[in-house]
Amino acid sequence: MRIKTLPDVFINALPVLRKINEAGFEAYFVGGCVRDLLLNRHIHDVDIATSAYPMEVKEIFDRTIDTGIKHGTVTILFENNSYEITTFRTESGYQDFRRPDHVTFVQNLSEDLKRRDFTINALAMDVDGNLIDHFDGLKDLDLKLIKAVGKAENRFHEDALRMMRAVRFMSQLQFKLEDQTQKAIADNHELLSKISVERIRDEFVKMGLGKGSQAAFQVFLDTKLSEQVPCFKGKKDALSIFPKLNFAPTTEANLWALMIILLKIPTNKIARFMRKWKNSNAMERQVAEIVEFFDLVSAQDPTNFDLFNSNLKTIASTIDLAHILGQPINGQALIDRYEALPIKNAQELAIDGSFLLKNGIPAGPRIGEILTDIKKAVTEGKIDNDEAQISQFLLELNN
Ligand SMILES: Nc1ccn([C@@H]2O[C@H](COP(=O)(O)OP(=O)(O)OP(=O)(O)O)[C@@H](O)[C@H]2O)c(=O)n1
Repeated sequence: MRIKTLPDVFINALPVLRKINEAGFEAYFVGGCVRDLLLNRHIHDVDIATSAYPMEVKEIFDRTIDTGIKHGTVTILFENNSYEITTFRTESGYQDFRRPDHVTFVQNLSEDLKRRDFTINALAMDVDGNLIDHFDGLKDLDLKLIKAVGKAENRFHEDALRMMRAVRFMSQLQFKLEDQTQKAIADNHELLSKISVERIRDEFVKMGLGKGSQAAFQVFLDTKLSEQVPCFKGKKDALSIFPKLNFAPTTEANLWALMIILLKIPTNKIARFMRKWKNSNAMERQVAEIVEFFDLVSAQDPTNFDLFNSNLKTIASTIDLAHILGQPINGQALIDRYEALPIKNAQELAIDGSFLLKNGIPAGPRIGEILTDIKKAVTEGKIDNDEAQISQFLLELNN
């Protein structure tokens, strides 16, 4: 099969392939970019595989970066773009289930494609748009199937992260998992414990946010991959709600908040949960805020002061979560009320701490308490946000 019209991201890279060809070597587009081209998905970058050794690639191009010479990868800079060019290779060893002990360069594209994870990721395309499909990747694209190249168990022994990649691709592409591949994941799920939490987390988030997240999450539970990730062990029942939900979360923070709500993690354990998953401090704070506001809104109608203490992003997340969990809240009313607040943060208050000091309040914790009372009175509409009314409020407070 030959692709006649290529998107710009490929066209821009064609001179790179030609240069390698002219130097007497083979060069192909490989992996995810060919898959995404055939699926009409957005392509962020193209990967190139070649029969040239890294040193030979460096001789062909003027500007190069030694990205991973040992593993065969050289980055080249060409007309304002950068490309990763990797020598055809096979890998062997994998004592640790994640990194090959040896990389062996091979002269043959077919050998290179053989060590790739899934048939749909083992496609290549030459400079003329001809597709190279040694493992029926095109058929599986048609069947919407994630299927390991060769014996699935071997692929997962080489890199256990591929088991998470399988459910991630299921979700992102809305594909099914081929039976033998699923069985191999179920049989080998324990190998996932060899993989760093950060790498598992990145795949988990992509799975949770993909269009087919519900079906993928079900397989994530059924194969027991979920037993090998932080804080999910023994929690299949609580997590089984996710595949039954009618909607999926729309942001990473909402995904984590949803997990915390489903797992009924108490407020004082949220930080621990987020850290076990190696999330950033910023993500941890954002998620804690969302869960706290969601709990509040689930229990009662928030006051204007509650809305003031929150922010639009958190309110939007709470509305998303309520929608996902089928909780009836009037989201638009909450947003309207937030938009109508006379002040949205402390800086917008007509006075500050120094005003209170000038008005005879001694320095100390009382300043903060009075400021809170003033913000409450302003946001709840008891007084206007101006100095005169705040001064009057202060007088009444002190009597
Ligand atoms: N554990 C892995 C990771 C990658 N690959 C191969 O390397 C290619 C590029 O990998 P990567 O950039 O991580 O993923 P993509 O498949 O390109 O998908 P995405 O860009 O959506 O992450 C894959 O298509 C696949 O052929 C693999 O066999 N095993």
